[in-house]
Amino acid sequence: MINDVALALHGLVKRFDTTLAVSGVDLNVPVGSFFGLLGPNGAGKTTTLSMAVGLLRPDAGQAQVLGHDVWADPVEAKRLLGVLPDGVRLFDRLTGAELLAYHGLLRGMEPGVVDQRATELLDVLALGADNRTLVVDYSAGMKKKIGLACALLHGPRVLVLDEPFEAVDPVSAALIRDILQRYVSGGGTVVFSSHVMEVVERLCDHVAILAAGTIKRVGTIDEVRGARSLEDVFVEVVGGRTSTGSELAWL
Ligand SMILES: Nc1ncnc2c1ncn2[C@@H]1O[C@H](COP(=O)(O)OP(=O)(O)OP(=O)(O)O)[C@@H](O)[C@H]1O
Repeated sequence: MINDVALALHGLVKRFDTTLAVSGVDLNVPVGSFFGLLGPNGAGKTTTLSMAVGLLRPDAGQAQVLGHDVWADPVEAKRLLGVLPDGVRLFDRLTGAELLAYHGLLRGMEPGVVDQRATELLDVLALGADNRTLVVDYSAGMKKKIGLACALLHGPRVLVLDEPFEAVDPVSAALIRDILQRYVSGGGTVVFSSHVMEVVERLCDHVAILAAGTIKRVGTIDEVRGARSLEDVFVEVVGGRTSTGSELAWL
């Protein structure tokens, strides 16, 4: 049933010159799931998520959000989606409150609603509703948090977050975890990428392991890890360490 699937990816392919970054990714993210996309550096996580949300056009394949194709029906798909992209520049010569106002108005929201939600988000994320600092002068972790606030502002049904916990301090990470858990208990769906097993193991009910541009394992956390730790499965799937211990002897 299509409506049981929040994010459906079919045969996504992306090549950059000679690099095949993503080579045929199929993924169904169930509605209401907390879904972790794990993979080593360069596995193709950002490329996959960028294609999934309509930021990067795939060479082949489709992406649908609650049954709406992100390329054929972008307005409806993007109305349902909240996205925290990785490495995409924010309009950072604005304060946090101004950036949120800009996002809300671009989405056609009522100014009063934007104001009220922006104040609440800035407070909850400890960014300070009255803070006059420009986003360009934010720390890396604060930039993640304002990016997350922008993704949440319009009350999306599906959240796609690229490395949401990267550069975020432990207190803020706990805060973000709480917000996301509350969002999922309310019926939302979260898909996020990470390298960090503990975060995925703690939060997610579903996981996929991506390596060399393809999905190597996918399922519920219990299905994927079986009787082992997620880290053991990850290391086995990704290829593990090849160091003999004799390298860097000069160090
Ligand atoms: N714009 C680009 N031009 C050329 N190659 C690219 C581009 N974007 C990604 N790649 C290549 O595609 C592959 C997948 O990159 P991607 O950023 O999707 O991986 P990732 O899993 O998100 O990695 P990380 O965990 O390090 O962020 C890598 O080999 C990368 O060098």
